[in-house]
Amino acid sequence: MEPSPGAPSSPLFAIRQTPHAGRAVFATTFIPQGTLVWRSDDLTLSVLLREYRREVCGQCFGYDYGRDLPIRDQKIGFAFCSEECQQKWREENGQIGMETWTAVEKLVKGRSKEDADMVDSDLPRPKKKEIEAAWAGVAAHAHLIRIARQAEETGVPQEGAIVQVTKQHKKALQKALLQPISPDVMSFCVSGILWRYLKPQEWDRVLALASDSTPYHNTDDLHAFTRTYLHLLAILPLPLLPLVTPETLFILSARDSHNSFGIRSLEDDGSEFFGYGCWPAASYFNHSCGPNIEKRRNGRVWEFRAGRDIEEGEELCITYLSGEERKMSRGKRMLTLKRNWGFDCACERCEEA
Ligand SMILES: C[S@@+](CC[C@H](N)C(=O)[O-])C[C@H]1O[C@@H](n2cnc3c(N)ncnc32)[C@H](O)[C@@H]1O
Repeated sequence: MEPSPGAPSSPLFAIRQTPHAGRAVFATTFIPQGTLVWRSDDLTLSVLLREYRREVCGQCFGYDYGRDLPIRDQKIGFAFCSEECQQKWREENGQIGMETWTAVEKLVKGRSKEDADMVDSDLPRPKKKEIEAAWAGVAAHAHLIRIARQAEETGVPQEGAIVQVTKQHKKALQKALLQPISPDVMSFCVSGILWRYLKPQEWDRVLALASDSTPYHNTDDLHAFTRTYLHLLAILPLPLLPLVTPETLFILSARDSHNSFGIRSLEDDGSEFFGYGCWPAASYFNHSCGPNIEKRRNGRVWEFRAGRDIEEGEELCITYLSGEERKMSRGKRMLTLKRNWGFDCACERCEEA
């Protein structure tokens, strides 16, 4: 099999296609218990939920049992556990990142927020047609905002003076800003767009991931994304605008959906859910309800260790279930995996039951 861009590679394992569960990781040698099998330090986009922004470090995701962190950067809306982390964040995000998060913070601050709680919902997921219609429904509005913004750069809109910026364009921009804001959806989109801008050569790693064609949880979620699209067209720095497209935003959701890892507290069995992120190389491990690989986050890096001795040829699996979910009956585990990850679990433990 041709290696996918961003896939993990090691003398200990190989990636192979399976009949029913896409690609998977297989041991190419005996792996003793405790072996560090893989380290993923390839974080692409990440979201720290707004409610945790004062308590969780924007760089290393460090957490001190809910205490406010010592350094708060009000302008960009992140807090840091040390000057070193703050400095690293600045280096990684650059001037464009500072400007971007400052623009987001300015918009979000003091406005009523619309993000729904991250609860499991039984509402139907929008199908492809509904998704296409929702994006098509904001295209004309988006076009007007884009023209209004492009005029900022040169004083005249793109393509010379063919299109005059009128009140209609300016009104479209103002109207977008008045729409309800979904700060966590916005963080997700901004983080992905910035990353694509800063690391264009790594976009293929995201494209290579398994894709979910219906990634929105429900209709409200879908509309939060289309509204956010208009917000971002209205506020992001001009160099980012070519990347603010339905295509980029949809690809980010479609790849995030079945691949992102939760960023949870490291203590107390991960009971606090701070947000989530996408580490492409970590997304090739399939799930098992009786996993042989244990994963642990260490700052911004995921480490994968053999939880027991593993024979050559065995599939290396992690679990996608949280601490509590692992203890559930087979039926409940199956339902949870179907709802959150979209697959019928075919792992050994489920097949044997
Ligand atoms: C993070 S990806 C894992 C890598 C994926 N197989 C691929 O080809 O990119 C998660 C997806 O893999 C598949 N998968 C993972 N574990 C599975 C299992 N135990 N049974 C069936 N499908 C599984 C599902 O399609 C799931 O949404």
